[in-house]
Amino acid sequence: MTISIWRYSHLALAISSFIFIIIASITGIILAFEPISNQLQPYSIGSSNNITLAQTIIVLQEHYEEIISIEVDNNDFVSASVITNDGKNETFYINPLTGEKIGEIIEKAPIFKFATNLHRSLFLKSAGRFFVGLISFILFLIAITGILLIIKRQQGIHRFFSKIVKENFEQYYHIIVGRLTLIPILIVAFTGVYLSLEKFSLLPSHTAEHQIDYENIKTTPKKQIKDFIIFNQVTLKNLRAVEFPFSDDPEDYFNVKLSNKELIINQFTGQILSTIEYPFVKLASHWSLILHTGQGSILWSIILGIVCCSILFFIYSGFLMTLKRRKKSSILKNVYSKDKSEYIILVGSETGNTFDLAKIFYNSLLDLNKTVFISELNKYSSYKKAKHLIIFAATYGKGEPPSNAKNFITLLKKNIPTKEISYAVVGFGSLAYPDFCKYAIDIDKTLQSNMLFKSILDLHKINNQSFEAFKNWSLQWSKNTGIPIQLKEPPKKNKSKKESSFSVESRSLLNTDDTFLIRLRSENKISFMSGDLLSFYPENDPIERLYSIGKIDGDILLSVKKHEFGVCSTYFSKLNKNDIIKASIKRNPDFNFPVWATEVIMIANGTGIAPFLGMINTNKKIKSHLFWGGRNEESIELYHEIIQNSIKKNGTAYFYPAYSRVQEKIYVQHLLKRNSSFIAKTLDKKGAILICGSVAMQKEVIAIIDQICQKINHKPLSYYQNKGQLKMDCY
Ligand SMILES: Cc1cc2nc3c(=O)[nH]c(=O)nc-3n(C[C@H](O)[C@H](O)[C@H](O)COP(=O)(O)O)c2cc1C
Repeated sequence: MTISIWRYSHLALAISSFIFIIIASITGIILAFEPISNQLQPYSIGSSNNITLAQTIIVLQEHYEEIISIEVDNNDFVSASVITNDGKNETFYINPLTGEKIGEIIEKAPIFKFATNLHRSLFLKSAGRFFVGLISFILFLIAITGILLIIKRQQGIHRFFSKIVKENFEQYYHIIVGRLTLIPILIVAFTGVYLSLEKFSLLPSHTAEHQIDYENIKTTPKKQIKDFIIFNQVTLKNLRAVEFPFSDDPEDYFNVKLSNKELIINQFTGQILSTIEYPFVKLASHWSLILHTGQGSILWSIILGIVCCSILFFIYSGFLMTLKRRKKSSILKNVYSKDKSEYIILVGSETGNTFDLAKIFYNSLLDLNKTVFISELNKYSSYKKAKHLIIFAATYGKGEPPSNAKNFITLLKKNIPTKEISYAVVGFGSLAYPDFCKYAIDIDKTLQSNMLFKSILDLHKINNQSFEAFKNWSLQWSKNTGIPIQLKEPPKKNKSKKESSFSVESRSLLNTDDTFLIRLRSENKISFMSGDLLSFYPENDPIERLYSIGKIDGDILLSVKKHEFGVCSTYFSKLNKNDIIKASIKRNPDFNFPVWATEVIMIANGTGIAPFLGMINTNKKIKSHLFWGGRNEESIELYHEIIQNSIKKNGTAYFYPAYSRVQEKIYVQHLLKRNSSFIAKTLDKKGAILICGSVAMQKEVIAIIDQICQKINHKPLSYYQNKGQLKMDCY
């Protein structure tokens, strides 16, 4: 069963009912205030709910001529209907301890009357009530399909509450809020259905009637109310209502309704004449009403109000996600037909981002007057003139294909080409998942197994839709095919945050590796942590540059490598003290210091050291081991002072350098191998590993750590990654 079946069901259910769900949610928010405003009235019996029924009747009899009935409502307010000493019939709230009147019965406010009618029946009486019941059922199904989607997405029920990979605001909070409000939503939807079923008498009936032997009702020994055993046993906590006998006839009796049963009591002797225990259906009706309306509990009413607000948010974020997805996948308008094209681009994408890059590549080929056809992987068929097949494939679920690609490998095996086709596969994925670009790997293997498909470029994996990485791939493709492709930059993304001013505190000279340190101070008060990112756009350049931040004494420390044609690194390398730059901070909570860890291992190469410099400088409690790879001893000079100061100041940091351009070449992964048992032990006792630096280093390091984990701990690295013990920020 793929994720898409549940997604389509979830979406179809939401589309079919969203207008009514919006009405129910808005009226639900209004109605959540009713029990709250009621509870704020001073009529609740609160802690005096242990008073017995006998006590209350006695005090009432002292004050009034006659008592007709007593009722305890869902708000725990006690009301009595009485004949007063001047012969008037009145109903009001009483103090059950003294019998005194404490207030008039609360009239439902017009706004609550209006909202109740709309919420219950849309002002359409029975038909409306039926419809509202149906909508509750649909809401229930939406919640269930939502749960299944989260389980699928999180790769198992055991990871239901694990960290969510953030793709964008609406997706992230749709899931976060969904997980938090899941249980109350299920309760609201289920009780809504239950109340509707009850209204339409669709639940098993409970028409048990009292069987009273009227012939043998005794009138002696006559007892006072204060001596009725049952009235001394029943407390107001369990009481719902008491109806008093109309007359002195022996056939008239007390009818006592408790929370779980109904009793008929002889008015002279206090004997129980008949008992009916309520069946489950009736108890469930009572609890459905309480849980659906929040009567009697301010806390539950607040939760219900929040649930209604969250449902409105789901509708907003859900539709936003769908619209974005549709917009991205509806771009496939071809100029040439499939059989006239030499270049075939096939895309596998779930949420549509891969289409953006595929479209840029497609347009670049069109600009070169190439005949090019673009489609989805599931639409693979025969292509008469095809010379090049270019596949862009994202990975979903546990290394699975996206929904528009799941038939591709089967189709590929059926539709064997008649002549040779050159191919290149680009995998889109995220290093946050253990099976990085797994589906693209599967496609590549399948193509390799067919002699007619000729690879012109190794499989290329792209993390988090990096445009830089995509550009690199296109350059290699150009080189191998001789087609001078020029990718157009994607439109500049809206800057998510307002830029702030930062003044340059210091900038070091370039070291032998063309690397330098720059220290920036915010002109305004901004909060950030080591591991967050500084976002910077050079002038007249639409591409955002991100630098990993080390926080040192409240300043931002960046380690930058100057590239010959690097616009941004060249600009930074020329900045002087007190120069001002405009940039913004991007929070990166997935890469901040893991304060929960027992011990932390940090692994970096080159400029990837920057966030770790900040972390070892600030952390005073948790032992931290920094493994760093550079070229030679001169490479470390830039960082030497900060590292030594941190070691001296905090006593928690340890530093392990590896130099790759000295006689005995050592890479950071070799250091890790030498410390195998320490690494295995750290992971096993809930330590964390943080990696920052180049993707090439990351690949080697992960392979070594995985081997260590398998060999010593007999578990794959993904086991610890799933528990959030592995954090990476590589580029
Ligand atoms: C539920 C879910 C599961 C994912 N599973 C993987 C995975 O197993 N391996 C991987 O490399 N990327 C995985 N990703 C990341 C996506 O492949 C990545 O975000 C990709 O850029 C999305 O492209 P698209 O927007 O075109 O679908 C997953 C993303 C989501 C939301």
